[in-house]
Amino acid sequence: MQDSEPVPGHADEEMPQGDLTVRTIAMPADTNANGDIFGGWVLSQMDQAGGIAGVERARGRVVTVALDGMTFLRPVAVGDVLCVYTRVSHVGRTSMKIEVEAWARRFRTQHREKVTRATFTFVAIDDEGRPRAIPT
Ligand SMILES: CC(=O)SCCNC(=O)CCNC(=O)[C@H](O)C(C)(C)COP(=O)(O)OP(=O)(O)OC[C@H]1O[C@@H](n2cnc3c(N)ncnc32)[C@H](O)[C@@H]1OP(=O)(O)O
Repeated sequence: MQDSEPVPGHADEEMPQGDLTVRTIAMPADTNANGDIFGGWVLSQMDQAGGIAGVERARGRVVTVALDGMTFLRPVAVGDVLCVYTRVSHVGRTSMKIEVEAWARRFRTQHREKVTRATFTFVAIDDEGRPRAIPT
């Protein structure tokens, strides 16, 4: 364990919030000119994870309508395992807010760090793409 990693169970340890919804590995094809992973790739994984959580909650099709508070906290490197956690924080009539956190488990150290977070808004839609009420 590195010095910077919080002690498990200690009060100052930050833990992922929500359910682990997507887990994938960052590959060389996803890098930018700096050799880090593209922010767009991370965003795509987060959108997919939010979509999975949204479909489960809405029991059917959903679309992304908005994305707020996207913050890239740390870079992701090739070989890191990206773990995306989701939590439904609000359900409206046809829309819902889902808090999405992306954590990287570092390739060499297995150290886990939060790398990105955002609040996604998804709308439940019917077969014609029109908003539909989310079941209670
Ligand atoms: C362009 C892309 O490819 S983006 C990626 C994929 N996403 C898409 O394709 C979605 C494209 N957008 C759409 O199809 C439409 O805007 C829809 C279906 C999401 C919404 O249609 P609208 O006619 O705007 O629906 P409406 O005004 O009734 O709003 C529906 C719900 O969304 C919410 N909403 C609409 N726009 C926003 C927004 N910008 N931010 C947050 N919530 C919003 C409304 O508050 C409402 O929520 P509620 O029913 O819980 O109160």
